[in-house]
Amino acid sequence: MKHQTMELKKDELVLLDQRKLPGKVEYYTAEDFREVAEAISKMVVRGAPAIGAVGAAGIYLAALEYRKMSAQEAFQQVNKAAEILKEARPTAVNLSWAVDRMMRVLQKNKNKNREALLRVLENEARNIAQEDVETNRQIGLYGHTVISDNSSVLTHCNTGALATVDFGTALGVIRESFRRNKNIHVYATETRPRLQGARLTAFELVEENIPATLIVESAVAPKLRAGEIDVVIVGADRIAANGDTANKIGTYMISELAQLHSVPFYVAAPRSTVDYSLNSGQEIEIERRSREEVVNIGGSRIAPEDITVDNPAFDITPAENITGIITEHGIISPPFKSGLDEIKDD
Ligand SMILES: CSC[C@@H](O)[C@@H](O)C(=O)COP(=O)(O)O
Repeated sequence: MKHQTMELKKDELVLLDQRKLPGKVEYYTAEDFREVAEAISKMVVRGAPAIGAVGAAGIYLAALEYRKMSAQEAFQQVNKAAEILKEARPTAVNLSWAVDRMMRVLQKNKNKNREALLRVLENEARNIAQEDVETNRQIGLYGHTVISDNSSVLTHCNTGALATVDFGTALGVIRESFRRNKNIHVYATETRPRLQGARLTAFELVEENIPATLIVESAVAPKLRAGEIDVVIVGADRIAANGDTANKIGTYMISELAQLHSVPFYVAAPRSTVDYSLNSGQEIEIERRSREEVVNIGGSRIAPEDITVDNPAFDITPAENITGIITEHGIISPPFKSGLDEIKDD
């Protein structure tokens, strides 16, 4: 990507403001963890792996802010910051995974002098970001094998460089296939209500000259019926131990349609998206976002003031609708419980 999702500077975090894309390339500077939490909840930055890496940087900024306090006081304050960051968006498990990883490092190094501890935390935040890029490249290396030459692939929401630190998960698989000179055509759904497909995936595809067509979600069914889509690849915000997958609202509908038309349906996600503590997707908390996202498009009101709105940001695709889960450790086939257990990091 020409534009970097995030850059951790010495005492601030610079984020590409994804709310403004594709019209404007502007940056948002978070000077403390509160501004990081706000950037996550307002979706300046979004996408499960990206908000994980950003949340980790938020812990470093909190430790920096409280460095003059006594060790015990500082630890309590950073702990509170961790809770605030984790609550910024509840469904994507990568956020709490990364924040908890930072807190474990903090706990383990709490006896170091303050400057040394800050360096350790800064390094850990940078490692989480760097690992994300390497993980995505690995997902691409395994994943491109599910996209044949001369084929068309459907993807939903944005799972690209913008949803991660770089490269992307599902869109990374597509990117890798294109870079291998496969003749592919991408169908990207617009992704109501936040239009991540129209604004962000289309932006990334155009930037890389990957042949693509933007469609509304309702066009998926006739395209599948007409045999115009060979494979579906989406990302994930949280995968339960049995393979049930939370992803952007609309994913479940697409998975049902793919099954109906015998089109393979893949999920591409890093291991950090697997929540081994949950037995099934029923236990995944679905974030509900504001009514404003639904009644307005591009700042213009399109629905009456008084209409009741329900705006779930994600839905659950049951494991039985999923052909395979593409991870940095390989492609897992059903039954997912045992396959996911095999890649568990103890
Ligand atoms: C690699 S990103 C995977 C998911 O986070 C992605 O598919 C998605 O649902 C993003 O939702 P968003 O609400 O834009 O954060």
